Amino acid sequence: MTDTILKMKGIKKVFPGVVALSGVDLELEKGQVLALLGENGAGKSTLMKILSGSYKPDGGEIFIKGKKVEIKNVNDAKELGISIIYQELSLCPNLTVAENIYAFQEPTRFGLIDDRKMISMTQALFDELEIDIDPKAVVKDLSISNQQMVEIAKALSTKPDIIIMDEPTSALSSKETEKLFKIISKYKSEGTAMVYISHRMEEIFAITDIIMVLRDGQYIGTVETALTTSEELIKMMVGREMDQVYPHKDFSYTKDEKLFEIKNYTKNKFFYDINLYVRPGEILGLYGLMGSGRTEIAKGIFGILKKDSGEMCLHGKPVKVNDPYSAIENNIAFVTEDRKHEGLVLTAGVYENITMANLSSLLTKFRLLDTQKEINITEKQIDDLRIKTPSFKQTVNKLSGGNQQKIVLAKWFETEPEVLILDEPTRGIDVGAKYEIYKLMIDLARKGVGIIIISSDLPEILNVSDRLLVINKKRIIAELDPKSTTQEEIMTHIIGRGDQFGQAKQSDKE
Ligand SMILES: Nc1ncnc2c1ncn2[C@@H]1O[C@H](COP(=O)(O)OP(=O)(O)OP(=O)(O)O)[C@@H](O)[C@H]1O
Repeated sequence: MTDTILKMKGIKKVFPGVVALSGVDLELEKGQVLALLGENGAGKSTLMKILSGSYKPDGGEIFIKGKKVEIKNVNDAKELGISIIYQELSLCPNLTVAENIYAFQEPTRFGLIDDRKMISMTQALFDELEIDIDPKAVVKDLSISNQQMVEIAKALSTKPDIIIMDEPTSALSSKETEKLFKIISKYKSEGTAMVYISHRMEEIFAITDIIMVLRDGQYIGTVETALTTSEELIKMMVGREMDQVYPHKDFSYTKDEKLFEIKNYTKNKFFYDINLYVRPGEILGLYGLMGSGRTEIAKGIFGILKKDSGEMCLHGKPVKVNDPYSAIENNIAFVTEDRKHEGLVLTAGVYENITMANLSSLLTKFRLLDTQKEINITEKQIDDLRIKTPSFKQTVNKLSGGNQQKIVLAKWFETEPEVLILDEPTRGIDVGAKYEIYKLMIDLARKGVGIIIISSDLPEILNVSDRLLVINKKRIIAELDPKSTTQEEIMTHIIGRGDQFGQAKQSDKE
């Protein structure tokens, strides 16, 4: 007897202009964790949306425990023991945590929702999962990472046989990620099967048993996690040898002067006494855990958060940036972490999104829009960033998550800023495209742009930055040389001895 719990055979899905899946097979055993890997737009989410009843396939068969099933909607999937944790949060913000978890399975008493029972059930579930969140809290008052933990708990509350996780850690801190991994091993040992989608290789190596690779909607192969390497997986994903994950920056910053500087920047409760500078052509890394204040510092620089005190200088001259308009006027660009809400017009086309921040450069001398130029720019960016779209006109909401992110980056790269702040620029982006993004950063640096990159991906920040500042508890706690420091040293600053460090002054000379 086999322990196969799920078999998907020959699954097809076609969207206008795109074959998202062309006959894909997937097999999963009880207690097995399968990683679904592939470049942006490979078809991972579509395959899982079919399994969880959000999309109807155009062909193929699904078997659960050997029995052929038809999954017509989300409820069918639930009844078959399939639960999905979405990439985007799907909670009702105005309801409590307990109401969200048991929204469709509330315990009733005389036909009324039994609040007390719901709360005690939620508390019992949280105790089991070691989650420390108040079941009575209203969801909109929780941090994004706590909302994500509620989302995870909700998916587990039905005691499913199969759990699908689509980029579950993208909004989690490393502490919460660890908690999630503990939850995964607990459920795995109880026989629950899981499909795990992530672009983070280290996570895939840490928690999965087998890895299945998709490319352009096609099944490429399945390998055992313990027997493969990231090189082999990258080759399967991109269809070519990729000898490097990080391109080499073959020059150091162009001039030893300060292009941009903030002195004693403070915004009460958000960040304190921040001193930092960036040179022309320099890539400055800001590393900190979620909640450390790293994003708030970026928002402070860009004028989204108004500082209480402090000074900003460009080319050594004081400038006033009190809002994003004045930041843009001073050639400062900021690619936010929350790209979907702050960076895109989802119902507009790819070309409109890419050129929207730079329309004035597209005007002819008669003040008309130069459409050909607009198309050329868009096609170049589609090529450079390998954006997977059926055409430059496609509305952005029809593209995969990773491809939407590439469009926001393309939009800001086009504005030719002097100072570019990138907050988690490669989150949710596949290895091939990451490489292209690092290369574009280096190209901009070569032109003299000062780049500030915020990332919670330690290998990334160590490999791409010229200089590294560590943020903890809303302050800069250390300045390190990425070439000589280690991941362990950085974490020791944050976890081990962070408190005793206080604010380490940036040395003017390295
Ligand atoms: N609702 C839709 N309408 C039209 N096209 C779609 C729709 N959903 C997905 N697609 C297209 O189908 C293809 C597969 O997308 P999918 O979201 O499954 O990719 P993915 O592998 O999950 O990518 P990512 O890693 O970027 O999330 C992409 O080309 C995408 O643009």
